[in-house]
Amino acid sequence: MVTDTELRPSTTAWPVETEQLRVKAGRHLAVDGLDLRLGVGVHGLLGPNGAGKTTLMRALSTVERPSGGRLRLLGEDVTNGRALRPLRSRLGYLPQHFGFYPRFTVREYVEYVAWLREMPRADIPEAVQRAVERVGLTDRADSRLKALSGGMLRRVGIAQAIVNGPAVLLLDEPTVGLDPEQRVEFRTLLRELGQDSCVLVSTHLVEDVVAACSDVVLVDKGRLVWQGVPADLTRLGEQGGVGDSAAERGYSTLLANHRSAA
Ligand SMILES: Nc1ncnc2c1ncn2[C@@H]1O[C@H](COP(=O)(O)OP(=O)(O)OP(=O)(O)O)[C@@H](O)[C@H]1O
Repeated sequence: MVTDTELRPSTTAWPVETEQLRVKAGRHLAVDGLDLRLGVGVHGLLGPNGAGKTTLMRALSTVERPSGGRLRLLGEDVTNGRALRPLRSRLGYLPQHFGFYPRFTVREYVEYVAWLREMPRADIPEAVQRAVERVGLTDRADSRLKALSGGMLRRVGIAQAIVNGPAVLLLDEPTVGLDPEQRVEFRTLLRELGQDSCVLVSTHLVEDVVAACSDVVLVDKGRLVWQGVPADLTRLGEQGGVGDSAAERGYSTLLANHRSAA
C-alpha cells in the first residue's frame, strides 16, 4: 500500500535538520547538543578522532535512535515510526565498517541492498549496473567480495550506498584505502551526486573536502564548531595555524580557537 508519506512531494528546504541533537555511543554522549542544517550539495564532515562523526552518521542513517533533541530527515521526524520505512528507502549509507557476505559477488551484494531499500524489482538490474560502473568496478562485477582488495571493497560499499539514488547520502570515511587515482575519480562522483542530493561525507582528509565539497562542517566533542564554504577555511589558513596546506591550517586554527573559547 502506498502511504501518505510516500505520496507527499519532497519540497523540504533542509533534507537534514537537527536541533540540540543528542546521541549516545554506548553510555557516552557522543553527539551532545548539535544544531545542523544541510541542504542539497556535498558537505564534508571534519573533526578529530572521537568528535562524534560516526555516531552522528549512525543517527542520520536511522540505525541509532537519538536520546534527545530533534532530528528531521527529508521533512520527517525520525521519532515518527510510520515515516521510518519510506524514509529509509530514500537514504544511502556507507558505514565506517560495513558488513558483507564474502561469497556474494559484487553484483549480488549491490542487488541485495537495492532489494533491502525496497527498489522496484524491474529497476534493480539497471540501477546495479550503473552503481557498479560509477565506482569503476564493472570488470569485477562478477568477482566474489572475498577476492577483492580493501580499496575495491570500499568502492563496493559506495556502490551499495548510491544504488537507490538516495536523496540523503551518508558516507563514513569513503576514501579509506582508495588509491590516488580512485580518490580523484571519487571526488568527481561526489560532485555529480551533490547536484541533486544531500551528501554528507566524513573524512580526515581536509584536501578531499576542499576539492569535492560545497560546504564544510567541523565538529568537536559532539558539537558544531564551524560551518562554511571551503574557500573560507582555506582563507583562514593563510593567516597561520598548524598544517601542510592552507585548508589544514584553517582546520587547526578553528579547532584551537574553539577549544580556547570553551
Ligand atoms: N560503543 C561505545 N561505547 C562507549 N563509547 C563509545 C562507543 N563508540 C564510540 N564511543 C565514544 O564516543 C565518542 C565518539 O565516537 P565516534 O566514533 O562517533 O567519533 P568519530 O568522530 O567518528 O571518531 P574517528 O574519527 O576516530 O572515527 C568517542 O569518544 C568514542 O570513544
